[in-house]
Amino acid sequence: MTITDLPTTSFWRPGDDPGDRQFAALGPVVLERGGTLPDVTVAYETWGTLNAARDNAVLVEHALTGDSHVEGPPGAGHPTPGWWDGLIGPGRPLDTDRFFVVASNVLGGCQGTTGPSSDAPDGRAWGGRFPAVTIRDQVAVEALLADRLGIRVWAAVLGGSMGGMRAIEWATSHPQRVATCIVLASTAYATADQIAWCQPQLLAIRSDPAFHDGDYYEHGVVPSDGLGIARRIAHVTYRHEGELAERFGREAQAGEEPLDRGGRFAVESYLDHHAGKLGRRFDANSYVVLSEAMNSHDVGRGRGGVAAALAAFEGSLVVAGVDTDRLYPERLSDEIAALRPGTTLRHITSRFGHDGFLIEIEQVGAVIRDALGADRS
Ligand SMILES: CC(=O)SCCNC(=O)CCNC(=O)[C@H](O)C(C)(C)COP(=O)(O)OP(=O)(O)OC[C@H]1O[C@@H](n2cnc3c(N)ncnc32)[C@H](O)[C@@H]1OP(=O)(O)O
Ligand SMILES: N[C@@H](CCO)C(=O)O
Repeated sequence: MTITDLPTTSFWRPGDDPGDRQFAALGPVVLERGGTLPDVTVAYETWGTLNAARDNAVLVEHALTGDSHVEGPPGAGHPTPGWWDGLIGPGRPLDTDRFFVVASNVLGGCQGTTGPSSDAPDGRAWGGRFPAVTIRDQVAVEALLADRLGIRVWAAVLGGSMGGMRAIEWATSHPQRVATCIVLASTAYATADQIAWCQPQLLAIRSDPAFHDGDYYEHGVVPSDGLGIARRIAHVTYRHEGELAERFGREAQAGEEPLDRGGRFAVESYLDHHAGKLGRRFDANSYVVLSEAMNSHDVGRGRGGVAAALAAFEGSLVVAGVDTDRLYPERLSDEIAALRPGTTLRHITSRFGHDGFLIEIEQVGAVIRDALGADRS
């Protein structure tokens, strides 16, 4: 196995250029699994204008390694371009002539919101002491942010993958506060398969000698080998077998030694590339905390099951799976639709698998446009 030589991770830290981020200090948050985070800060970005009635706000929820930068170029404070570039703006599916769009970095993340790399009250980074958080905790924090912004009801809450988990949790735990909920390439609960794929990823991170039980910040070396292995495993699950066969086949990586002299398969080089990219922009502790939050996800847990949990939601629910998604197969979207009468079921066609929800912008845009309907103002 080739482990690339990864440079030090450069996730966002207070004092760095905030870019387009704003910050809300939301105070203490009591967590579902016990304990309290004494001082939660949320980083968020907005597009458009909140109207006088405060009823035109849309919340966009990012996936595992996303952040608040949904739309816009890379640059000050942002290591990547917007992860859904093309969806927000005048005349676009999230039309800023109509909507006030909000996106926040999730609780436990590493792009400005309180997470393991944030300082604990003793002035040291939380590191391995950061408490377990659940998708429900993350949504509870987003509800505090909505309160702070004066948004009582979201015109829409939408997201894909882990973002879809938070979107459907919003409809479940705050049914009166969501008019339209759009859940893309996601699920009402983490499946055995998703939890299973997660396990070797977290073992890889925790087995990295640089991990130090999560207290690595002060050592000056981050567990990027472990994080890189986790990303390689995950990335394969995000793509489709047919796509990989078509793109890479059994080819050797161009410009390298032949395979029989130590060269890499092109597909290995591709995975190494994605491992290196994530290692440069993401915190391994956040990867662990957020993965475990995803494993906690089950909107029906303690609420009498999924159907009972969703029964109080009277808004519009739209679910869309990607036809080639092997990690969040379409049957999970079908299941939500079967359990919640009145759900609109859409399909996204893609050769890319799960990542289709990030790549098939036109189809995602059409789902959003249809869900949000025409401007009736
Ligand atoms: C929802 C969120 O918030 S997640 C935040 C954004 N998501 C991510 O960053 C996740 C990681 N990335 C991805 O999952 C995908 O790249 C996506 C979904 C963003 C885009 O997918 P695609 O457009 O199909 O890109 P693809 O997976 O082919 O990757 C392209 C990269 O691989 C590189 N690449 C392609 N083939 C090879 C190869 N043989 N060897 C090395 N690198 C390769 C390309 O040069 C390109 O590099 P760059 O991204 O640094 O420019
Ligand atoms: N590529 C996505 C996949 C998870 O849905 C991410 O990194 O967040």
